[in-house]
Amino acid sequence: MDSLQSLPPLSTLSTSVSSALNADLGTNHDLTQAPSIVAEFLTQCDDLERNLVHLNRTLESNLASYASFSNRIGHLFGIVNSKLTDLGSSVCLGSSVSDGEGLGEELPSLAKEVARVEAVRAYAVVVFQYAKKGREKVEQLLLESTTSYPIICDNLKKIYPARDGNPAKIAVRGLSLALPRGECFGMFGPNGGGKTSLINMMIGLTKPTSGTAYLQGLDILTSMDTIYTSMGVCPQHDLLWETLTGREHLLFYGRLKNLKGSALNQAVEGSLKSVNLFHGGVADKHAGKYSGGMKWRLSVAISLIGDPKVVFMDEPSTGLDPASRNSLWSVVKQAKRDRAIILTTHSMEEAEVLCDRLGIFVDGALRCIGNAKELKGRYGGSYIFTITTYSNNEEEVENMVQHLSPNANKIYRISGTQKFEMPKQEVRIADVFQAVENAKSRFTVFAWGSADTTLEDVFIKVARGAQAVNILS
Ligand SMILES: Nc1ncnc2c1ncn2[C@@H]1O[C@H](COP(=O)(O)OP(=O)(O)OP(=O)(O)O)[C@@H](O)[C@H]1O
Repeated sequence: MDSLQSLPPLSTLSTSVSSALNADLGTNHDLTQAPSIVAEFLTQCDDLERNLVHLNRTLESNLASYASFSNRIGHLFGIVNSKLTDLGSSVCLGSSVSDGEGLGEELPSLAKEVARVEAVRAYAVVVFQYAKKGREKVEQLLLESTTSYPIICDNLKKIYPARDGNPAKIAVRGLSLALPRGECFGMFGPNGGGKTSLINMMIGLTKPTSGTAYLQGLDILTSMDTIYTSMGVCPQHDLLWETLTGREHLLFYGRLKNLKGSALNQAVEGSLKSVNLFHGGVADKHAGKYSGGMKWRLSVAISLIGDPKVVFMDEPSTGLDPASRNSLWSVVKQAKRDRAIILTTHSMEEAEVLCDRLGIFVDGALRCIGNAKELKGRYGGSYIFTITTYSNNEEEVENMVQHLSPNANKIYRISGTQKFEMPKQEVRIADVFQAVENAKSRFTVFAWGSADTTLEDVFIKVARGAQAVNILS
């Protein structure tokens, strides 16, 4: 405990961290006075979730802001037995940490305070380091003017000004991201997270408030006209003319991409074939007569005509039946080979099938990024236990879960159905079976099941963590 007591106070630590990191970054920020600056750096990282960090959410109000950062990063650090220890995911630790218990029963309040200080320090170091790494990556790519990264976002930000008594809205909080050729990047997140605002800036529908993006090395602020010739867009709501045929649509958009003569006809024919709208005279029927699936396939074909190197697809399979969706997916899978695609979706399945990397976009920032396996690994390491009983047995279920796995985390409870996450290191699946069998003699269990973490669980955790942050900060 002595070693803990000897740590300097938060203000000293934060100041020294600020100075060291400022020297490193060539900036002049005071971490203690302006946590929003740290947030600024934070939003520039594209792989934050790989990292540590920290923190006891309880304490003074200024720390609420730090807590929000810790949530974005995903790991909580505390002092346990005099050592800075990774306590796991901050979302997973949840309320037990917010009242201090997560730091260990034997720790007196001083130790909690020290843990907080250490955590802030550890957090700050990581935030700055990774922000620096993210910035450096983008800056290096910009210097190289490489085309192997067809999409580079350089601190892209969108703020909608205050209007009609509503406050200004930060829709995109300064995003730096680089996507290589051949990658389909999936963005998913709750409604209002900022996905459409991001895409609208990149396709030239709205101007960024600050920052910019480079598509095929061209700046969206100055070269949008040229960019349009190598960009494809599949919008959320299909923009087809009912009285034009599929072929006519493609001829029209092909011409917009500067295709002419036989090159145009070849591209249109190839495009119709690729989305299975060529045979049986379908290509020459009015789009108004197409089914929903055919309309989406035509929209995708339009977005791909003229061989664009950068393609944006906004929820491409929304509303499609499973068969149409599968055929749409195979088109997109083929298409991604030679280009970079950003795809927004609400479907975890779609994200998992199509996307090489996924980012969860919440409240204007990417809260985590990685492939589906990495995300599940990072937020996983748990069994997801679901059980349905009468509502008045919910408390008994909670007690059972608590007994099985003291650090279990409740994902949700909806009228008798409860879903929990149990860390694998503290529970064996056989014990779960046994506990449920025993419980059946005490109350009615309608259904139960246990599974590994899914992408949907990751999404709920990340989005819920972000909500908690918004309440705190
Ligand atoms: N023109 C606008 N003026 C003011 N606020 C806006 C405008 N467009 C979007 N917003 C706000 O910006 C935030 C981000 O919205 P956006 O549509 O980009 O999110 P999204 O993730 O695409 O949502 P969805 O999944 O529902 O399409 C929301 O809070 C939204 O209300």
